[in-house]
Amino acid sequence: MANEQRDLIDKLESPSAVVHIEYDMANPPPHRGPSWTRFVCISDTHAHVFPVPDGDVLLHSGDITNTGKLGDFQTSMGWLYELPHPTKIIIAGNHDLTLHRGWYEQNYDRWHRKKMESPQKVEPIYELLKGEKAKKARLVYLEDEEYTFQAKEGGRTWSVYGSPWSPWFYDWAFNYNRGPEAEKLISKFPKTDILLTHGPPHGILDQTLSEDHVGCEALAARLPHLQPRLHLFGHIHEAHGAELRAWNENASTVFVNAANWPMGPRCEPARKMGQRPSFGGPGFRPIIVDLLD
Ligand SMILES: Nc1nc2c(ncn2[C@@H]2O[C@H](COP(=O)(O)O)[C@@H](O)[C@H]2O)c(=O)[nH]1
Ligand SMILES: [Mn+2]
Ligand SMILES: [Mn+2]
Repeated sequence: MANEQRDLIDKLESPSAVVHIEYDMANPPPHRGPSWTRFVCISDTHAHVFPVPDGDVLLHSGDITNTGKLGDFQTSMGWLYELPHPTKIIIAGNHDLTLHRGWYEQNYDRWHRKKMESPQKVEPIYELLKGEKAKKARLVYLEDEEYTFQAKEGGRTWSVYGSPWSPWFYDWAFNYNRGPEAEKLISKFPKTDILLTHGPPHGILDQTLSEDHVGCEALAARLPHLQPRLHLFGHIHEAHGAELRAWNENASTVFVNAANWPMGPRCEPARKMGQRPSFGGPGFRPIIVDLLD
């Protein structure tokens, strides 16, 4: 089905999950109460900052910056520090070049050599992601690692695994080859409540404007084993949206592509109103996922 003909769904609901895709930013849907946890999902912010509704947990699925420069990280992290969410969990994406250590030192001059530019110093970037300010802002950066947290005092413990990798596309950072390399990497993903990856699995919210499904086959093949309650990703900006899939009577996954970018079918309302689609503007909302504890 052509992207522009795809039905745009505003809300998805099951007994244990409610997903809000389109809503009034000035008046977001009310929190469902103490037995629910609200996850606010964003991705591919590329150094843009915009209003984000409150919630228990903020999740960011990578492409925080354009090319991983300190200035972009300062803008993005300053914005994330100030957001009110009690827990904030972020990963990198293929644009966050400096975070792919070893690879960046070998490849930086493809992006950062104009005007005799030298490679970016990575220590101040890691300080922004993992230092005192990040800790004080209750922000956790995950790179191929698991983290557990209590979203609310006395509440249940949630587990999350975050991985910045996506299939090879023009040799950006954190790129793997499809096939055995992808399978090896993804076989290490543990079973967790929440999975954060930069790229989508094949066949789910992974369609480009030319209608190709470009998500990762190895990730799609592992999902029936992982069965996370929530799988957040981005990367394919034009496939922004959410889907609910049931594995059996007792298990289902909310899939969210939270990429924010002014293109794709969700921009049409803004275009029809004669407005230029923009981050946080008409047609763009962080996606809210309410999960029953
Ligand atoms: N055909 C493919 N297109 C891809 C792939 N990965 C990304 N893309 C396209 O680029 C934009 C932006 O991605 P970014 O990482 O540069 O921010 C994305 O929305 C797609 O249109 C791919 O593997 N195959
Ligand atoms: Mn992106
Ligand atoms: Mn990307």
